[in-house]
Amino acid sequence: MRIAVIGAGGVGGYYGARWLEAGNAVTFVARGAHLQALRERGMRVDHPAFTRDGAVACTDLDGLCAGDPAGFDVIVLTVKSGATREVAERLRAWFDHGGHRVPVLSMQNGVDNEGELAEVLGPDGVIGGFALRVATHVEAPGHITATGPGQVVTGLWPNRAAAVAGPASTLFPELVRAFDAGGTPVIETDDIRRELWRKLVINNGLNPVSALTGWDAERLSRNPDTAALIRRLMRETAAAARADHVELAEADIDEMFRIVYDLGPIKTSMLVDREQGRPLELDAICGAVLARARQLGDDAPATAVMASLLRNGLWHEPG
Ligand SMILES: NC(=O)C1=CN([C@@H]2O[C@H](COP(=O)(O)OP(=O)(O)OC[C@H]3O[C@@H](n4cnc5c(N)ncnc54)[C@H](OP(=O)(O)O)[C@@H]3O)[C@@H](O)[C@H]2O)C=CC1
Ligand SMILES: CC(C)(CO)C(=O)C(=O)O
Repeated sequence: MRIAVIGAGGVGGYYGARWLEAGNAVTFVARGAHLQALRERGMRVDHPAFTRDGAVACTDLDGLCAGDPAGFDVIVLTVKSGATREVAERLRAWFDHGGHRVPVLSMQNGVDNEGELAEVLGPDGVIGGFALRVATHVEAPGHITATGPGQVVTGLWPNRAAAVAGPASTLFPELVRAFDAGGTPVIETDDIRRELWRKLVINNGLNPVSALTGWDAERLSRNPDTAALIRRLMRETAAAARADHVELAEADIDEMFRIVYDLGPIKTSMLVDREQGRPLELDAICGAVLARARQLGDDAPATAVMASLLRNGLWHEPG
């Protein structure tokens, strides 16, 4: 399969390297010092069960859009959620100019990326998805470290029953086969919108608390106070999901908490962003919950406090 990974950071770099190793043609789209390192030294990926170090095909977004979209079977989007719309607009212009539409798979956290992509690119061009049970980060330009089984959860947007037939639904079965054959465990779902909300239960529960405290998932899930806070944030997320007609029960909270408990001593992407001085995905994570709560006439007080502390930079600095 010919894959362009837009945003070859932690998630894009790790999964892209896996797909490359499995025999797919992968083009990594990056920028800045990371892109320069990829060009000069290639990409090194270190995972306990997988290592790859070598040259990769890479470019920036302008370089990608200067080529022919028909040269790709799928575009995998792994930029942070705040950049989704801007990238979608670039893709639409590229597809229009090239006279060819390429299906786009989102592998981001948050429940709004696929909807934004569908608005800009058309609902028949979008595949929903996210990375589960993986912690993967750019350690230094050109160098990615990852841990965890690294599953892909994916499905036609917004769910199999309501999906509009088109390029995405045509490609979907082949995409699942290619990922599976390439050693990336795939969980195929008929209701990706629901699964995205279940993932948001994890992210709104864990990520803000990790970014505020600097603690890893193991410490946070075993400390009774932070574990109780995470569960409370998870419940607020589950309540907010009703605005999108997604019903989540206490069993979902237990299952998502268990995933957090089993993550081990990993840093969340939000903690890494905070440590590296990058924007936090607050709109996509806490903001999505707060907006839905408002829509339902509810409040989500713990989420509101987390978002406010993080927006104001009130986190714990070690030392
Ligand atoms: N990291 C993890 O373990 C997990 C992350 N996720 C989710 O996956 C998504 C990706 O996260 P993650 O991999 O951590 O993010 P990263 O920040 O590591 O990677 C995103 C990359 O995209 C690059 N980028 C952004 N805009 C452009 C552009 N216009 N052109 C070229 N490159 C661009 C960024 O560059 P720059 O650094 O210059 O901004 C960065 O290298 C997020 O939604 C996250 O929540 C989900 C599960 C686990
Ligand atoms: C919680 C975690 C590690 C789960 O994969 C994640 O999604 C993130 O770091 O953003």
